[in-house]
Amino acid sequence: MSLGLKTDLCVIGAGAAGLSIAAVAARLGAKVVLVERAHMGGECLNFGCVPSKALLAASKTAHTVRNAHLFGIDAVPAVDFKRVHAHIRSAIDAIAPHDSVERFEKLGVTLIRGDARFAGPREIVIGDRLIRAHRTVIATGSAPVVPPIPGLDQVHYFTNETIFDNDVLPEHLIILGGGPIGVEIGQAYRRLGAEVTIVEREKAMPRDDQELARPLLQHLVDEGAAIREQANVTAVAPDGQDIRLTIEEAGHTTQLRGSHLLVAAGRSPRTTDLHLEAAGVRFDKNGIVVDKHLMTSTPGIYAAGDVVDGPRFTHVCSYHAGIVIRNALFRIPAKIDYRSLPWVTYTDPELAQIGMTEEAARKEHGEKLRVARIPFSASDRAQTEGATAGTVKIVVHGNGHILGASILGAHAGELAHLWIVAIERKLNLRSIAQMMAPYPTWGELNKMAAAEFSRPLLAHPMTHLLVKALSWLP
Ligand SMILES: Cc1cc2nc3c(=O)[nH]c(=O)nc-3n(C[C@H](O)[C@H](O)[C@H](O)COP(=O)(O)OP(=O)(O)OC[C@H]3O[C@@H](n4cnc5c(N)ncnc54)[C@H](O)[C@@H]3O)c2cc1C
Ligand SMILES: NC(=O)c1ccc[n+]([C@@H]2O[C@H](COP(=O)([O-])OP(=O)(O)OC[C@H]3O[C@@H](n4cnc5c(N)ncnc54)[C@H](O)[C@@H]3O)[C@@H](O)[C@H]2O)c1
Repeated sequence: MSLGLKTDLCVIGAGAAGLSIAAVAARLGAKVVLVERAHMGGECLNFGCVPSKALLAASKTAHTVRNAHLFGIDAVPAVDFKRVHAHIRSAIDAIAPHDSVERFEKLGVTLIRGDARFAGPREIVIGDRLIRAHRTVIATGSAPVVPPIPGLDQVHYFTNETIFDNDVLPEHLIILGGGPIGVEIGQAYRRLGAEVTIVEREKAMPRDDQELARPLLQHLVDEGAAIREQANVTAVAPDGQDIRLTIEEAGHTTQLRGSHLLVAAGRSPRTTDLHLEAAGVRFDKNGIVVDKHLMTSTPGIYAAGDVVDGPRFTHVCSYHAGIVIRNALFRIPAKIDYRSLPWVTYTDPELAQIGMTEEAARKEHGEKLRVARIPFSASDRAQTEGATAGTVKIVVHGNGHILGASILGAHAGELAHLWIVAIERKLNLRSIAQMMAPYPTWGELNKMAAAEFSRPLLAHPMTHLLVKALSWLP
């Protein structure tokens, strides 16, 4: 083993979480070692957000062309899947320099390629190198779960780690799992011309507000995708060139044949190769156990990103990075607070959730809730663009605190921003209802939704009486 390299901070994993932490720490003047065994940029850049959003953009274009007749323009899309794949690659290549070895070395980070494992609470081993770190951050991410279904190992299947390398349009793509991966990729492949069946063991999009998730799923069905829920796959087998699934649904057994299979059945944290026991770091099947400061059971060792039990998103990785930096470098006891946690599923229409769903709010606050909804059809902008599908739904505590917003519709992810600030900064509904919103923008929907709460007061007989009384004044 080569002589120990001493460092202020050792970050294991160069994905969204690890890169954010390493970059900020290096800029702040800390001596940083970053260890990565595979791809710089991790999942988001290579097998996650970036390729999936590029794929969705291509599929939205095909859909727009297909529906151009609605705007008085006739056109027929001709999808060249190899070029769709090239577009995905070019999006990755355009962003890659930001996550590259060169950029991080320029920032002053010492990059080590290889598998990191703990040899003690402050010792990390990579091959024959030993790192002695004052502080360590575990940011090793998560891997796709492959369910133990008999026969699955006998067929070729994709996961998110391989599907974006595919440059052939499948005849029939079966997707195991109706979470955000299944639904985003399902809509994209359907719009690009594949037959698509999503097979979900329980209910699809379970974490989202079902009042809005259901119309989204119906939208996919209207576009020709099949979604089978409460469907238990009991066996998988090759069938000539195809793949055959045996499915049990409501006591019936059926067979489903497809040309390709994508497994999108959840994630498992990458904890196994790290020798966490050597450092005394506790973990379970959901991830590394951390406190509110993202500190593990061993002082000085933090964990961030997907490897931690909890929401798994790139923006959560950046948020974790801020918490770790403040705790590990500045000794400021910053704590995790997910009250305004947002997430967006980038289907068309998009589905955004900010803070609590109505169901979660009812569990916590009982019946002391007020809920307002505004349909996208109320927006003049939505009418001009022919994008009237969707709803903005706001959930407020009886005391006026905004608890959550659920948005289904065009640009839902952009509309979400206002509600994140509103929940975080405890803005009141009046400040949103009374803002001067430019006309005609999508953002007016937020103002309209906030104004919905004052409707009963405006329509109240006492208000009418007051207006009458005031009109008698000189
Ligand atoms: C298809 C798909 C679409 C997604 N879309 C979105 C989206 O639109 N928006 C969003 O917010 N999130 C999205 N996500 C989730 C997002 O990709 C993840 O939350 C995020 O990438 C996790 O980052 P991370 O840094 O925690 O882990 P990773 O990016 O997985 O990085 C961990 C790194 O650690 C390395 N590593 C692991 N073990 C070791 C070791 N022992 N030694 C050295 N290196 C090691 C790995 O090689 C990896 O590079 C999507 C995910 C998928 C799969
Ligand atoms: N737009 C986004 O932000 C975005 C997009 C994609 C993924 N992601 C992130 O990536 C993570 C992984 O996404 P995901 O969709 O794989 O996971 P998920 O855990 O959200 O959903 C997996 C789904 O698969 C189902 N499932 C599990 N085993 C099954 C089986 N044997 N047969 C049929 N269905 C089965 C589950 O019931 C669940 O509904 C998510 O946690 C999410 O945070 C985010």
